[in-house]
Amino acid sequence: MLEDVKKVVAVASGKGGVGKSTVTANLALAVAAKGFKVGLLDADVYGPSQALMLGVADGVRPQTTHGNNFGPIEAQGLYTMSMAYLVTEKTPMVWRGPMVSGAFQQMLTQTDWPELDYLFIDMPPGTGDIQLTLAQKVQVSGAVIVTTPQDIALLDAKKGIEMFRKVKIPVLGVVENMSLHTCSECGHTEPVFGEGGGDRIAKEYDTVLLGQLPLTSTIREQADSGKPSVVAEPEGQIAGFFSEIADNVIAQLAETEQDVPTITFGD
Ligand SMILES: Nc1ncnc2c1ncn2[C@@H]1O[C@H](COP(=O)(O)OP(=O)(O)OP(=O)(O)O)[C@@H](O)[C@H]1O
Repeated sequence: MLEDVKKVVAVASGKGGVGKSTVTANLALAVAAKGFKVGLLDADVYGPSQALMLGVADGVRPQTTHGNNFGPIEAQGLYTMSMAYLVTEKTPMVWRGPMVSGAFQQMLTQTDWPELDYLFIDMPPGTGDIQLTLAQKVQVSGAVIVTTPQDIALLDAKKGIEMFRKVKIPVLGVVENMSLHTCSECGHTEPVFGEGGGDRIAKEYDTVLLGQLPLTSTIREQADSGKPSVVAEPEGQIAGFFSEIADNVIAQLAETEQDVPTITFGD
């Protein structure tokens, strides 16, 4: 159950399509590769994509346990739960806000999570109901913000940072995705979406740049084939980037923990 989870980490982006789900899957796998027990909750209720990325076959459904609870689905060593396991492709996702928060809350609190070191939550884009539900219902250890260096994505990332601050969830840092593109033909490297954006907002908001990831078709192809880069090529360069990001996230979590004021009693 959720009480058995030591740290809940939200992965969010202001804007859709910046690679948040891809980063969440690889980050969770990179942390698991370090020997931790890791869970992954796909809270992108409207467009759940973790099942596909983790190679969970269509039609896999969670077992019901203890009456009303779901057993998580194990995939690539992670304990996972997703809306994709609970609805069919034909189920229309034309839901109103309260229904979405209800579904999210159920997945979070009614999944029989085993004892986990980390539970990563792939948040839906934006700053809506799910974000609020999360802040109100759970003790969240921190949030990772994913952005591309593009101005418009950065603007939305800032809104995301401000929202987490408002609801008192510590922002652990920023991951800049699709930073550089390396041409597979000539090896020329180019900052397609602009340069230094992630670093700038990290400084502006007094947080850190957790890492940068290149724009490469390998990341997309491996995720689409159900084996994210961290498991497809564990010794590869991309897995190396994710391993560094994982170290930084773990270090930031340890630091925010120290920041929490402790009450001591004298005589
Ligand atoms: N660094 C990268 N290089 C190449 N392709 C990438 C990279 N990161 C993500 N992608 C691809 O971009 C697309 C969008 O990524 P993803 O679904 O992870 O984004 P998202 O922010 O979670 O989107 P949404 O908000 O719509 O769920 C996917 O096809 C993914 O494989």
